[in-house]
Amino acid sequence: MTEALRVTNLSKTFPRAGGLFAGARPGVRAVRPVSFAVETGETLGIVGESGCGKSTFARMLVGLLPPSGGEIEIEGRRLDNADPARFGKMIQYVFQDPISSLNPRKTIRQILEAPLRLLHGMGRAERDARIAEIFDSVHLRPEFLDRYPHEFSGGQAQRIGIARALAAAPRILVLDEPVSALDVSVQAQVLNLLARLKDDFGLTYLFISHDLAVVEAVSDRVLVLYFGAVVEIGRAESIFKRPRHPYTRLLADSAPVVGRPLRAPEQRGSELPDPLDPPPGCAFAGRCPRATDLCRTEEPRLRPMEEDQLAACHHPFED
Ligand SMILES: Nc1ncnc2c1ncn2[C@@H]1O[C@H](COP(=O)(O)OP(=O)(O)OP(=O)(O)O)[C@@H](O)[C@H]1O
Repeated sequence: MTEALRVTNLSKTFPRAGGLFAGARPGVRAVRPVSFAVETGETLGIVGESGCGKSTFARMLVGLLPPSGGEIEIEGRRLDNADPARFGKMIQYVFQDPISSLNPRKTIRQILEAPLRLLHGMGRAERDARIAEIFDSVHLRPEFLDRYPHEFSGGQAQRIGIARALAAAPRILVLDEPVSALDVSVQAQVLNLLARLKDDFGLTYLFISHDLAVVEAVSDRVLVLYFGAVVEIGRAESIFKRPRHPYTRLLADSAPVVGRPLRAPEQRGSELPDPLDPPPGCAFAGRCPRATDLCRTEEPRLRPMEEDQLAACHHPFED
């Protein structure tokens, strides 16, 4: 197995908006230092509630947002925000809302041509051949190429979004809630297509979702984010069947149902801590049935629980 992606201490702090002395006060730590690696061909699921930092994390991974610290390496080479073309060739983003992510004034052909021209310097004939090949691989008819994004259904538009990402010939796709906006029947088609494309093109996936059932179905490993930090990472079956972190257990205990938002029943109505005034210890302590004084004063570090499974908890569950 070769390593596709390595993320080391990647973090993002947004400065505090407005106010006279805003710049001098600590900002919002949207992503605390995150480190992990992903093997080629693997699907890493990333789960977390709204506001846990998923989008910020994804945007850093594809070079759309400069990190505050840390680094990203793909196939052993470090990516630099000053070189967006290299980012684009290695890692691409598939958006949740396919139609609004596509430029409404451009035909599908123009949309797909851009990465071939800008990233790969391809001439006309080569571009046409490559576009035909990619379009076929996402099961869309060639006559669709000369239409505009609003002419497509959600499922078709998402296949166009995937085609656009593939046109850059990347090694990794960051799929940000790729099926959340689609009907359940269409979700299955798009998930099957993604599985086949991964094999055909030798891709690696980071699959972000709030939908645990979908994440469990598609992931080899799963990373659980809470309040901008990784609280647990491990094999998908272990994460859902033998979670170590109480937060993961709360999520896993609420039996997965396709399409249901990520929130454990016990937590309905409760909120994430205030990002402008984070608690001193474990961010989950206020919601955790196992919390002690230690949890309220000292932030737990991510540590190995067993082979391939790490959790950031002072009082993890044991078998
Ligand atoms: N540009 C910004 N400026 C200041 N704070 C921001 C900015 N973008 C995000 N944040 C804050 O960072 C934290 C993480 O936000 P982020 O959008 O990454 O979460 P998320 O898990 O993707 O949520 P959702 O699923 O709702 O999109 C939140 O507290 C958010 O308010």
